[in-house]
Formats: sequence, structure tokens, C-alpha cells
Amino acid sequence: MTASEVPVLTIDGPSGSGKGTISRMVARRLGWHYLDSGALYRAVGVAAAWGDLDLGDAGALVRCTFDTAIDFREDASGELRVLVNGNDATDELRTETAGAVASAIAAMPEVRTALMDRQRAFRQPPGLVTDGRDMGTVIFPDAPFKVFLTASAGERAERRYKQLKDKGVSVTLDGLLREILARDARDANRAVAPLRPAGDAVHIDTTGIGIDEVVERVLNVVGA
Ligand SMILES: Nc1ncnc2c1ncn2[C@@H]1O[C@H](COP(=O)(O)OP(=O)(O)O)[C@@H](O)[C@H]1O
Ligand SMILES: Nc1ccn([C@H]2C[C@H](O)[C@@H](COP(=O)(O)OP(=O)(O)O)O2)c(=O)n1
Repeated sequence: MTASEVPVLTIDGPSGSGKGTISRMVARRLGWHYLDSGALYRAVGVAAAWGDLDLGDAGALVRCTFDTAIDFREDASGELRVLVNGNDATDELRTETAGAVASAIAAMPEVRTALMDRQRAFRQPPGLVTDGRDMGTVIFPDAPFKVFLTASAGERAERRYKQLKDKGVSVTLDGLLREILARDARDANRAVAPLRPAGDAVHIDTTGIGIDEVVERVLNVVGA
């Protein structure tokens, strides 16, 4: 099977729409590989912070993108861990600060180009489920299955609030809503690979719909 024959399911959408949760569950059900593309942007941001780089310096960020080793591992309980230059950075990557930094550096075309091949290398048999902002539009435009997940901003903020509270992180619902709206605006309005649905994506509004039901709807798209 050549790479272009390997089936890909792309799941794009804004923060808190459920991309990561649904992609992982669907990948497990299908027995396909999984790529969390946002983790790559987050990892570059974290590596840049560790190196005390100026986030406005595109040249330094591109060098950092090429130099940063990013590895995904499943731990004993099946949780996906992300190693940045050999260090387990999973928890640091998931913070709202890391998300905001990732969103800022992701607006740089040079950084996006530097990550392209790494993302496409995940297309391995028997198939790939991948989530992000431009999976169906730019990285895998020929993917046979594309989904665009959304939910109201209020519900996405509430989901994130609950998720962070459960982890013992102190946040306010208002603050999270503001951050989500700011990130939506930056991701959707950037010049290169903005957050938008592919023309051939199936839209699923998950507002008020439980995780299991969303998984079934996405599996339907693949015909599974
Ligand atoms: N349909 C849903 N209904 C309720 N909660 C959801 C749903 N989808 C995801 N969640 C929860 O919302 C939070 C954010 O989901 P996540 O998968 O991280 O979103 P994203 O990757 O799009 O930012 C998680 O705690 C997840 O369990
Ligand atoms: N394919 C992608 C994935 C993420 N990004 C950028 C834009 C996002 O705000 C950040 C973080 O993405 P991530 O998917 O990890 O964030 P959420 O889980 O949706 O909150 O990275 C991107 O530009 N393109």
C-alpha cells in the first residue's frame, strides 16, 4: 500500500470541540494510528520557552522546529504521553498558556511548513485519524474522510473548565471563555492554513451531544 492509498480520517475544529477525545476513541475503535497535530505546535512552543527564544523570531523558531525531537508514547494505562527532547512534557503541553503560545507560533507560515513532512509521515497502514485545524484542508487534502467538529463557545469553555478543575488547576469560566474566543479568532483569521472546514467535510455540532454519540456519528462517516 503506498502512502496515498492509506485511508485518513481528519477531524478539525476549534478548541474544546472534542477533537482529541473523539479522535483517540475512533482511532482505537478502527485500530488506526493517531496524530495529535496540535501537540506538535505546543511542543515547539514549549521547546522555544525552555530555550528562552524570542517568539517573534521566525528564524529561531524554524530552527527550533527542526531541532526539537517530539515522540508520542502510550503509558501503561493507555494514556498518550508526549516526549519533547526526551522529557515527558505531556502536562506542560496541555496548559492554556501552552495552547496560546502554540496558536501564536502556528500563525507563522515557516513554522507550519517545517512541520508538514512530520505530520504526513504518520500516514501509515492500516489508517490514520488526525486532529487539528488544517488536517482536511492543507495536510491531508486528499483524505477520503473529513469531519469538522464544533460546539457553542459557552459549552466548549464549560468542558475545558471541568477538565482543568478535575486536574486541580485553578481557572475561571469567564477567563476560559475569553481565551477560547481569542484563540478561535487568531486561528480562524491567520493568513496561512486558517481554521476552516474543508469543502468536503461532514459538520458535526456537538453542543448537547454526549461523547459516545459523537463517536458513533464519526464512525458512520467512515462507514464503520
Ligand atoms: N461531546 C462532548 N460532550 C461533553 N464533553 C465533551 C464532549 N467532547 C469532549 N468533551 C470533553 O471536553 C473536554 C475537551 O475535549 P478535547 O477532546 O480536549 O477537545 P479539543 O481537542 O477539541 O480541544 C474534555 O474534557 C472532553 O472529555
Ligand atoms: N493543525 C493544527 C493544530 C493546532 N494548531 C495551533 C492552533 C491551536 O490554537 C494550537 C493548539 O492546538 P490544539 O489542537 O492542541 O488545541 P485544542 O486542544 O484545540 O485546545 O495549535 C494549528 O494551527 N494547526
